[in-house]
Amino acid sequence: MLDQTETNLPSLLDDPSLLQTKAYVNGEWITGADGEFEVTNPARGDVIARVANLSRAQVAGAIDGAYLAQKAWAAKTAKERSQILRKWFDLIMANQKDLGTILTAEMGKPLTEAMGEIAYGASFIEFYAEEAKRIYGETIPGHAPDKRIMVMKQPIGVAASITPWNFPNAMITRKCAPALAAGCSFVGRPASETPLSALAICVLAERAGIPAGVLNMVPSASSSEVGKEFCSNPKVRKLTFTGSTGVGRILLAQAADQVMKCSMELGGNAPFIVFDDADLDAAVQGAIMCKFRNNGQTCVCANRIYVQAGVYDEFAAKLKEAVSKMKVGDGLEEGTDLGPLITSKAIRKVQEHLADAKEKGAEIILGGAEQLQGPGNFLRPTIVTGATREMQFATDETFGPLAPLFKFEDVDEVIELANDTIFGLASYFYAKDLSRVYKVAEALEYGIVGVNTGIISTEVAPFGGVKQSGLGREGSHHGIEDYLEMKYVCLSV
Ligand SMILES: NC(=O)c1ccc[n+]([C@@H]2O[C@H](COP(=O)([O-])OP(=O)(O)OC[C@H]3O[C@@H](n4cnc5c(N)ncnc54)[C@H](O)[C@@H]3O)[C@@H](O)[C@H]2O)c1
Ligand SMILES: O=C[C@H](O)CS(=O)(=O)O
Repeated sequence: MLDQTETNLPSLLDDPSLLQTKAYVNGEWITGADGEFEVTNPARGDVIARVANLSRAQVAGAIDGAYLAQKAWAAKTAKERSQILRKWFDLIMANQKDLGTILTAEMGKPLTEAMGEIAYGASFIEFYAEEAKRIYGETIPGHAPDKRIMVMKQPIGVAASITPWNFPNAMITRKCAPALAAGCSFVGRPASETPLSALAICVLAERAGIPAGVLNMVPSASSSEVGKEFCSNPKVRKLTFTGSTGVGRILLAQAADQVMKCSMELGGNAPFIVFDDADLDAAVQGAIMCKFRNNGQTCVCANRIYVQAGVYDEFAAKLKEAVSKMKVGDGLEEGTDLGPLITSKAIRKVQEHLADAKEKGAEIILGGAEQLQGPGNFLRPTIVTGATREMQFATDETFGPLAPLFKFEDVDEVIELANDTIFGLASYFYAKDLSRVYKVAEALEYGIVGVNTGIISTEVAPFGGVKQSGLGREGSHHGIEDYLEMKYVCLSV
């Protein structure tokens, strides 16, 4: 039974000053013109903070300040920007446990996962602190005897960011790190469910010496008003969004008026394929990591698990055995494997997908979608067999602890099934035959393919989707390009 006491978050922190509830704008901590909004702990349902609710006018003010601050920030040498970003990385890692505790309290993921996210998010700052010094231009042989051609790369200007609740630290640093490294300034609007993690890293950014106005965080209860300001304000030259494909479409349409450069990290529906020559034990562990990380609330979670007929029953039995040992509970409690879902709405979506599957013939071999007793948004992990393409989870992202097992006969059939979606973010398969590995990796229509692994997250690789899973890439040396403009200089000599 969960502890019924309320979450006393400041008492859990070594440095309670990291728990900020004001907005960070132009180097000042400000209150919201529209009052405050509540942040709740999804494991206990209690209010853990009341955060500044900024008005659209205040967001416009943050953009004005970012516009003014950007020029001086870009005028610093790459090494100066690099050193400040490195200091920020060091401060984040020195406060990893407190930042993880804040993240677990507002989002629910187990503390071990939250601390892992803090390290993952910080890795982007570490990586782009170095990339700042490697933004190279080029010279091109002239097209006439008196012509010399030079190509230079310059920061695009003010970058505006909107991010989701499921990775409240890393989805922001994956954007602001390359932006600041490139010499841009940044105005971020975190998800209203999880603003505390975003504000906490601003406390550390200030301590690291990031100048006023370069990094701004504008929490608000209303997301659409902030989005409209970001998309219509001519001082914003870059919009970077992570979230659902539906909201991505809205923002792309809104940004069209300004012909704004957009990065979109959107929804997914990842296939996880187990061939009959796979290492089944490795595939089971990979499926657990891929499906149940963050309790299934990641854009790259396995949404459909395809198992070749010859190993289907053995895989299902092994997976059921392993998942049955997973502990559901409060993320702040030792030994928790699966925390709460973010909201009751998220629970209902999982329940709808399960009910639809049962109605169409699926069989539950583990769990079920009844909510656990207690104040939190807790569901048991569930596995179903007999999944078919007619079921809702074959086309829609479940975003929860529901693992549907589909059976397939041959490689051509499973490639067609895997690619039959509007999404194209992550995909995974387990196989040993080298020819099969090459052909399947080439045939999958996804931005990311995990081969014999269920975890692909790293700052050194280009993360992003094709089709309606997004535009652009985050991470790797590619990730900084979206914050740069290329200028061609033609010199007559
Ligand atoms: N591709 C990726 O890297 C990635 C990473 C994490 C999550 N996601 C996707 O995000 C979704 C889950 O997150 P979510 O539920 O927060 O998504 P969401 O799209 O509902 O919300 C994302 C963010 O956009 C804001 N928002 C919502 N409507 C808006 C509007 N009209 N204008 C401006 N902002 C608006 C929200 O408040 C939130 O901050 C899933 O589809 C998941 O796949 C993708
Ligand atoms: O939910 C989406 C995240 O991008 C997942 S990952 O941690 O970056 O793989």
